[in-house]
Amino acid sequence: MPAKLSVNVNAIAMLRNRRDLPWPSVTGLGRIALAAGAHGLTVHPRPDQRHIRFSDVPEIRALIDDEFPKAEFNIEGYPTEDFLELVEKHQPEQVTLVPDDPSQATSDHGWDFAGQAGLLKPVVARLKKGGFRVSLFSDAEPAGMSAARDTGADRIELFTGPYGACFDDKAKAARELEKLAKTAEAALAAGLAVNAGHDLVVDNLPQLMKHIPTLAEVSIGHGLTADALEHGMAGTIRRYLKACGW
Ligand SMILES: CC(=O)[C@@H](O)[C@H](O)COP(=O)(O)O
Ligand SMILES: NCC(=O)COP(=O)(O)O
Repeated sequence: MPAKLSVNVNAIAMLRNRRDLPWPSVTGLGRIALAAGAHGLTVHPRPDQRHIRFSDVPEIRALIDDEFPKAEFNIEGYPTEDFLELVEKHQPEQVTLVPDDPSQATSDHGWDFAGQAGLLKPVVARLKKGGFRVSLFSDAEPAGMSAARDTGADRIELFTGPYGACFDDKAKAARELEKLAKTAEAALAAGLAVNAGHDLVVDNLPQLMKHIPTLAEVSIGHGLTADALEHGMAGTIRRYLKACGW
């Protein structure tokens, strides 16, 4: 089965937040995405709420529960107490932990699984006890996968930013794909399923799928939202599903 497509609505929220007005509607566009066949929605709340606001989270939960009960809600973020309480309150199907500093413009690296085991292990245990699937944001480093597994997580999410940045350099993109594929292989061998995300677009998805046919899920926001300005959200979802192999 091809990788499932989870639509990250952060960029839609950012556009909305330019004014004190309720459009573009995060849940409205989420509804169009799910109706067009996307498998889930992702949000990445940050402490300053510059993209998704904490108040968006219950609305997205209700959209999925009421209208798309087979879809999944994925909440990504740094595991502060506020973040953990947010996920415990709104019960996403998946929690993706990302080592972001609050001042970061966007996510730009994965966890140091061995070095940050002391932070990750109790958090993962708490989330697993709460019944959540837990995924950990990961650089393309195969050697880190046994330490990733030892945290107790279910999945890793491969950070594909460096691959996405190679849109004009095929040789460099091939080297990044090789590293991502080796990391996915090591993760699977360690018993972890593999997601991927960051700067994925229609043009770079087919090669990613070819190199990592075992990917469980991709979460895509920035490029997909840009595409939706041109093609409309429903048309964009059809383009992205096709690029994933559906
Ligand atoms: C972990 C990851 O790669 C995404 O969640 C990304 O951080 C999107 O967040 P922003 O839309 O806030 O950049
Ligand atoms: N986990 C990655 C994600 O949700 C979206 O990242 P991007 O497509 O906005 O770069």
